[in-house]
Amino acid sequence: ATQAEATAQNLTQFETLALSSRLNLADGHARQELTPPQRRVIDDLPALWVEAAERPVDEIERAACHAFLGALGQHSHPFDDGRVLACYSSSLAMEIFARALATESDAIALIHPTFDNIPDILRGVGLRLVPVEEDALHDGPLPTELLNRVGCVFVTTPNNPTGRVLPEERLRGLAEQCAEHGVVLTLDTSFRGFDTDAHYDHYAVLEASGCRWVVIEDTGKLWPTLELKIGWLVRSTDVGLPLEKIHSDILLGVSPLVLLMVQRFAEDAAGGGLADLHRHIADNRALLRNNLAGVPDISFVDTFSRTSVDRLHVGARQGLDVWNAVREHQLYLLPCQKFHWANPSEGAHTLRVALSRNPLALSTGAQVLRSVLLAG
Ligand SMILES: N=C(N)NC[C@@H](O)CC(=O)C(=O)O
Repeated sequence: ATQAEATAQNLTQFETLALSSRLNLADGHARQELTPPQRRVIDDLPALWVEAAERPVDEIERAACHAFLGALGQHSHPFDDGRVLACYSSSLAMEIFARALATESDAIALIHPTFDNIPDILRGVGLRLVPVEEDALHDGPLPTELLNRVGCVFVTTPNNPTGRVLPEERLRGLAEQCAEHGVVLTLDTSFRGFDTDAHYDHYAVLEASGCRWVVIEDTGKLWPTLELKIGWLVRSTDVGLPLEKIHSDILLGVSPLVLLMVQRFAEDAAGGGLADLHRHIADNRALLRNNLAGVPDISFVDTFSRTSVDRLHVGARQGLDVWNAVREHQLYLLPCQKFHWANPSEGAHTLRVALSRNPLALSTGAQVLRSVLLAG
């Protein structure tokens, strides 16, 4: 192992290595060009600053939340019940949730594989993790004995890196099981903006089930806003966790300027911008796959994924060998071992490629990848 891969302790540290490279296809953050309507929002920032300073912050926060969730098909939300907390990022929302859960439970069932900052945050507050294979989650009810030994079931949907979406019927079944066992059901929906299969009313399903629930929404994956983003921490009436107290331990509030920017991006998304983004991601997915056509002993694992990442299986090759070889050309991908947080070797032959990029950067990267893969 080279020095870098030996020292990278998690996926985000692999992504940090890529941050200053011209061919960064590692992180799932949005790095494509602003569209013309988005550029107009950025041009309006000085005026948004004045508006943010003058208007009541609760009004700004509600409008941003309503616009963002509405753009994703989440037309009902409990903002007016005071059950939506705004955070600087979805990972902060997750940290607050984890600390709150740890006050009443010592074990959590977590989808496997998934992005490793989730298990790392949960372990960080002392929770014991029980992996639930993504297939098992989609196939049918969870084993009763599992639900009897955890305080929460945590599902990333659409999942990262697989792109798999928990369909409405499965969410309903899972929520009803959690209600039956008094188990909290928590969703990380950071990638839901990319897949219209995830644009059904999750909160209505959760509310109807009667389960205790928490949802972590993220504005940060969709648009190139230079890490200006909001993580929304949403909860059921009876979740019974000290979310507000811990949220207030950490922050008073988020920037109304960022909220206004999110609202404007969300309104553009609802007005056609999201459909344009979906086309951009689909075009980039096709660009990547076409650039690698004919390369022996590779495959794209998640045939139906619509999220802003694509997973490449490199056959008998070691993923880390490919990662090192392309890095010689300043190209960065994400080796998948650490998504498989309970069994890293499952990810030894896969790499994740980011698609929220300019087409030119993606095709340049894909051609470098092609030459490395063909070199054997
Ligand atoms: N708090 C962390 N570690 N943030 C990185 C995360 O946003 C990257 C990500 O989710 C992805 O690349 O898929």
